Amino acid sequence: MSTADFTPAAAGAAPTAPADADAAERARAETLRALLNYHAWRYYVLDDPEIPDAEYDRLFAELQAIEARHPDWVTPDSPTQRVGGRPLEAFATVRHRVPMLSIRTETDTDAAAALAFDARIRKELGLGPDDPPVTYVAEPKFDGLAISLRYEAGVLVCAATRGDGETGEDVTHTIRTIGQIPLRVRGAGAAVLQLEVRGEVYMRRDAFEALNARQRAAGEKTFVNPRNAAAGAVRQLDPTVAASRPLSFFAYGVGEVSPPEAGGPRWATHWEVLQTLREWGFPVSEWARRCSGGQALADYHREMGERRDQLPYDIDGVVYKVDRLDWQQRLGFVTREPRWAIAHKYPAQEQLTRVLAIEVQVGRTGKLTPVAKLEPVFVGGVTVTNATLHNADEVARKDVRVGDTVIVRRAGDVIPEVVAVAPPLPEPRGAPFRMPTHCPVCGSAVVREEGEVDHRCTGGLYCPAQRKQAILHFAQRRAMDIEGLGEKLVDQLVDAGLVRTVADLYRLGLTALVGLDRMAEKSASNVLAAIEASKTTTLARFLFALGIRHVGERTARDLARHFGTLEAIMDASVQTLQQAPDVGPVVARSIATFFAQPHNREVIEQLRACGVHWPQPDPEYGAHTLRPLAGKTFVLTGTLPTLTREQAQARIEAAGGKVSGSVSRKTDYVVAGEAAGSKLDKARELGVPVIDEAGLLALLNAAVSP
Ligand SMILES: NC(=O)c1ccc[n+]([C@@H]2O[C@H](COP(=O)([O-])OP(=O)(O)OC[C@H]3O[C@@H](n4cnc5c(N)ncnc54)[C@H](O)[C@@H]3O)[C@@H](O)[C@H]2O)c1
Ligand SMILES: [Zn+2]
Repeated sequence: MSTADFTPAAAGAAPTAPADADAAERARAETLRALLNYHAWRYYVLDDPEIPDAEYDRLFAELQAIEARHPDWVTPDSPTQRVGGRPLEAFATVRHRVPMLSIRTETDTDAAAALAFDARIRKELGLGPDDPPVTYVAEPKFDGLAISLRYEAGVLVCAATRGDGETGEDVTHTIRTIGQIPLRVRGAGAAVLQLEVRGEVYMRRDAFEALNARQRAAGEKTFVNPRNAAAGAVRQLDPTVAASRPLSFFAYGVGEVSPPEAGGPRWATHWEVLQTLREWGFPVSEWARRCSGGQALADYHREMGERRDQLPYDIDGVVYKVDRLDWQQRLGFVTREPRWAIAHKYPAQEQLTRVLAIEVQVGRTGKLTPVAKLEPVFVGGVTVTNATLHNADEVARKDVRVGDTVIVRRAGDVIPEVVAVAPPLPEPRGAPFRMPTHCPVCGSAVVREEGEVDHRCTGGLYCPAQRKQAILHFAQRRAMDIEGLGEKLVDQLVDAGLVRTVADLYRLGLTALVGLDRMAEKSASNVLAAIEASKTTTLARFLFALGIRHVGERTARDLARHFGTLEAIMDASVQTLQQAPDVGPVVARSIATFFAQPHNREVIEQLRACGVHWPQPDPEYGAHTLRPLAGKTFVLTGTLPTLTREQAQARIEAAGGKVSGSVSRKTDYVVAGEAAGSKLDKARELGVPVIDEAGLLALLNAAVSP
């Protein structure tokens, strides 16, 4: 999609008569300045951009092109003449003793840009064809925010954002929370009286994903990308917020530094600067390289491009810098950028595109994920047509609708994501998204449990989307215990269409198995024997094997003991199910919903028809009424008035309970005596019931008189 589709100005621009062309172009330049200033404000001041960088860069390039044709039109407030944004008033300001500039950006991602840069540098330095190649330092261009760290006599005294390049914001309080930034310079660096270190604060991709997952779980707004999350964290007035968002740092240069006469270092090249910074305890990228000539820069650009997805942080390009500092000085600066450096970009990781539809995918565990079907868009180096919307709440929060223009992000190996709707909104808008009430794959009921963000399909035994997972769970040792039926074989069986539900396992024959790739007759008959043997099982194992959500091994055993037969469980109401030990409303509802799905019942019937059986009623049926503490976990703390610790433990265990050494949410009771310690505090904190010896004895006595 082109800029013209997106910018509000597009409607009024582009008259056709050539006489008007100049006026129209002038008007366009003005519109672009207004737009760019608006977006720069959202980006630099609010840390909340509305459009992807690539879109901003396109607008910027368009303005630059017009200004290049008409240099007399350039205004001092043009975004092409300025760096960054004005500092926020909430912060104290810091005047940079050496300005913090931008870097000229080469958006053309092919190798020619590196060669052209080298050619320009050679020309500007007056080098001829016979002069040796120029040495450069090539570095990743970290996608974070620039920070200047000021050290006096080796101690961090001030940290500032770039701001407008001349004046930045004092963010010392948040920068101090970043563990990678030394509060004191190491070694010889400590002797340098004045030292300004320039570098990039960024958020690693995994930290960013974790932060957004936390935000989503808490029902809060997610961040568009790691850069914005990092910038937002640094520009917080409250340092605890920054501390809760793990940030990292790379040093890539220096500002004001004491001269050698005043104890400062004697540097001849940028490479030496980086090595020294590393020795002084600053994190310096391991990917910085010394390159000789333009071709080496082009090679570096390609190699880092191949590595980009594997790096744990976002880079949006690489930076080439002339290595010799005296040459850097000779080359000097233009308005907002040094002449001796250039940023050579990579394909953007965020782009605009349109939502064609919102579909719902069912994962292998039954989780429903809304997925946006997109107008194909090239983002992060690949063409993307699908992007996740995570869950229903997330769609509602971002208010993504069919027909909207959205920002799509694809970075690293993370699946592409719709991060935000981009203005302007279409008129009229599509209908708000609604999660389906039935699984789009198998038609079973869809539920969303209390306190959960995800919707799930309840047709676990039958749903084609959950097949492989269901079979693997069914076959595992603690369930039906079918040896040899591992992931590979399950993949093969399902992919070959031999097994659709777990019941099909009992219909497999030797010929079918031997027909599979790399399946010898011997192992085939072993698997068949294991399947045959699994037919004789217990109700508890069978229940667990069904893969009902929240029904683990222990709950399955409790259910078997309490109800005795499968029929009794299948027909029990949500109310009745809760009479079993440890079955609360959530578990009960999950069980009842599972058995209410006709497809699940069909599969169970087929399993029994194939000969899967167990003793009826369960041999332990009713046992728990004699052992009233069955399934209960106790923690003992302090000294009890009459029972010793060992006695108390023995009596609890005799009644079927368990004694554990530490308090958790799973603890049912804490028995507290004299001088109870931290376990008691923990119990109160978690809301675990606390009883004394008398209370324990009352529970134990219930054992004799059920
Ligand atoms: N989406 C929006 O609305 C919006 C608005 C304004 C700006 N932007 C984006 O901001 C960027 C332009 O901003 P800019 O002028 O700050 O330039 P820039 O961020 O592209 O380049 C300069 C910066 O690069 C950083 N950098 C990273 N690694 C470096 C290294 N190894 N050596 C030196 N510097 C390194 C420094 O922080 C430096 O300040 C563009 O990507 C633009 O798309 C986006
Ligand atoms: Zn389903």
